[in-house]
Amino acid sequence: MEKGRRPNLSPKKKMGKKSPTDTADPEKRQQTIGFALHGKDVLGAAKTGSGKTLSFLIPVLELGKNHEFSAGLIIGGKDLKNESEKIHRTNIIICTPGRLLQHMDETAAFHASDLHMLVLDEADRILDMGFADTIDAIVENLPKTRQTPLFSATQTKSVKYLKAKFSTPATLEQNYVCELHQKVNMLFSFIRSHLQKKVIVFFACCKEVQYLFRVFCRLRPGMPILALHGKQQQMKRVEVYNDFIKKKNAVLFATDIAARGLDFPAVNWVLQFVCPEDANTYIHRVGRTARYKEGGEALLVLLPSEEESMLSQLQEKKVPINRIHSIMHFKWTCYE
Ligand SMILES: Nc1ncnc2c1ncn2[C@@H]1O[C@H](COP(=O)(O)OP(=O)(O)OP(=O)(O)O)[C@@H](O)[C@H]1O
Repeated sequence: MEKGRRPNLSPKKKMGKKSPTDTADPEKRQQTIGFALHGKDVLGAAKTGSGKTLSFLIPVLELGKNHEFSAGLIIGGKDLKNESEKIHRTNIIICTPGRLLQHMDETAAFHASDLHMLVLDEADRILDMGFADTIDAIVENLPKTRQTPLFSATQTKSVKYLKAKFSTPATLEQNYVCELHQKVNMLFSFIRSHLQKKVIVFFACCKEVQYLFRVFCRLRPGMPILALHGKQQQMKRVEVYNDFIKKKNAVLFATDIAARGLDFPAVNWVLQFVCPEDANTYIHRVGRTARYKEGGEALLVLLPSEEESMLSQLQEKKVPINRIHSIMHFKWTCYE
């Protein structure tokens, strides 16, 4: 955490100089909130589901309460034109990196001179996307009095000081299986044997989600199936999200749009039907379960050709994962 007076934030060059705050620790979280309330820039990083949202929400609410500021949520899937008309008048912006960058590129009116607070959730994505220099340039042009809390669940070069023993919650049981054939059959039998559970299944792309959603609805596995992907409008996504959290038992087929930042309470299982892009994506996907001290289980399905590379990446990130040699280990009922 930078203790100086509102330093210019430069994700690539400056943030790593001092140890960022591990917001998983309640004491540290209190400290984070305290620093943010005093107008300091904060870089917070903690495991998925540990409660980072509160760390930036309290300072935002305090700032909004004491000054009649306007606040805006800038996220993908919403009407870009409508956002563009309002963004230059917004004093507090809470955003995801992708959408912020889109406004920087496409919204001529985005001058940010009235900006008092910029909250960037999932900050590590900025660096992943290779936009550190762009963000540097923008931050340098923001009003000097602005404040910028950044929060992330994965450790990048800029948050390498975090000394977590593992990068996933201790209450999460993680396994993987290598399966080349019969993947769809395996998924069907998995669902059939977890009818009393809440499950999220991650797929590679929108088309795969749409296709398998239609197939599985026809197969009628015996529990509600929902689908969440980037081809849906924001309103539809919110509807699916609310529907899923209301249901006691259900399976949600999703793309990585559901992998980060979304808080789905009481999810028992995360099944990755396809190998994630990298270890960070893996960590965010499994982070949809075992949230805030609850338990959860994760199963990753790999192709034999993916095993070596994925495992070494997970090992590097200190993800404790075991191989299951046979899916029968889970005593699933096979419906073939
Ligand atoms: N002090 C607390 N006591 C009980 N529950 C809490 C507390 N703080 C946060 N939670 C709950 O924990 C869950 C996870 O919190 P939150 O969504 O802020 O996590 P996060 O760290 O932002 O996760 P992610 O990295 O996945 O975005 C939420 O349901 C939240 O209500």
